[in-house]
Amino acid sequence: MHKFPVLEVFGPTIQGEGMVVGRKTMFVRTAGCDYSCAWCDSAFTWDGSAKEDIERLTAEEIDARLTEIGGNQFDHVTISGGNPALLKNLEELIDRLHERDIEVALETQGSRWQDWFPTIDDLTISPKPPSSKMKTNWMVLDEIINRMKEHERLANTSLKVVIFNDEDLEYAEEVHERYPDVPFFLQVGNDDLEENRPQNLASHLLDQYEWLIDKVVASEKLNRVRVLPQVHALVWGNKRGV
Ligand SMILES: C[S@@+](CC[C@H](N)C(=O)[O-])C[C@H]1O[C@@H](n2cnc3c(N)ncnc32)[C@H](O)[C@@H]1O
Ligand SMILES: Nc1nc2[nH]cc(C(=O)O)c2c(=O)[nH]1
Ligand code: SF4
Ligand SMILES: [Mg+2]
Repeated sequence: MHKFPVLEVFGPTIQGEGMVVGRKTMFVRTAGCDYSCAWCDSAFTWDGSAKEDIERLTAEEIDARLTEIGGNQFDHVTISGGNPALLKNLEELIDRLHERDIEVALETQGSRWQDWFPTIDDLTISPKPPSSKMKTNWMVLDEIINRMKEHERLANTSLKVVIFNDEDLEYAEEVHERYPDVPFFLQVGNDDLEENRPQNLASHLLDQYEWLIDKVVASEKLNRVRVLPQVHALVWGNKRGV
């Protein structure tokens, strides 16, 4: 049995973002990322600040932890990070959850392919716009989308681009034009990761949401799309483990 670097197991809560927003789910957050986005809201997974909290757990141990925390109150698990697509043997966890009739979602940025991607029930690929300071490897992203299409898994796949400014919006248009068959989501960027009063953050993020809606409404290239805030940020602010 392989061991996986795990930073958090929490829930049940709701999926606050994207293609299955509102879905009751548990979260498993893995450590380590091949990116270092300027505005990462989970930088503790890769910046060394939480390295003492990383546990190395087998699929069996993660499954046991999920049941310990979530009891019988869940049938859906979201794996996020960091970048869980760095983990080659993650099918050990995915298969085990599927055997228990638990659906599995996964969040990744589209920088790495893994052969277990087609087994994921809700695969969110979130390529990074210019404000992140990261550069998209279009060859890798093309390959991921093509392979999901070959496996007839596009209905289980979505693209989600976080938007902070007009340049990011142009990037989103480019992504949507390149992969028109893939369900497409635009997400409000949270640019205030220090705010610890949920009410203040919610009010700011709703203003940002209105700005983003106005921009998307005015665009001729963004028609078959959905625009969403991070619902968990509206409800709980920058709190961890929700
Ligand atoms: C923390 S990442 C982990 C998964 C993977 N590394 C990725 O980026 O897709 C989960 C999601 O949160 C989004 N995200 C990160 N920081 C954010 C922020 N400040 N505001 C809005 N969304 C953010 C990412 O774009 C991604 O869609
Ligand atoms: N409720 C909730 N929804 C989420 N959707 C994506 C998350 C993530 O950090 O990957 C996340 C998270 O951390 N909490
Ligand atoms: S890819 Fe995801 S986890 Fe990695 S730095 Fe960017 S937002 Fe954070
Ligand atoms: Mg998050």
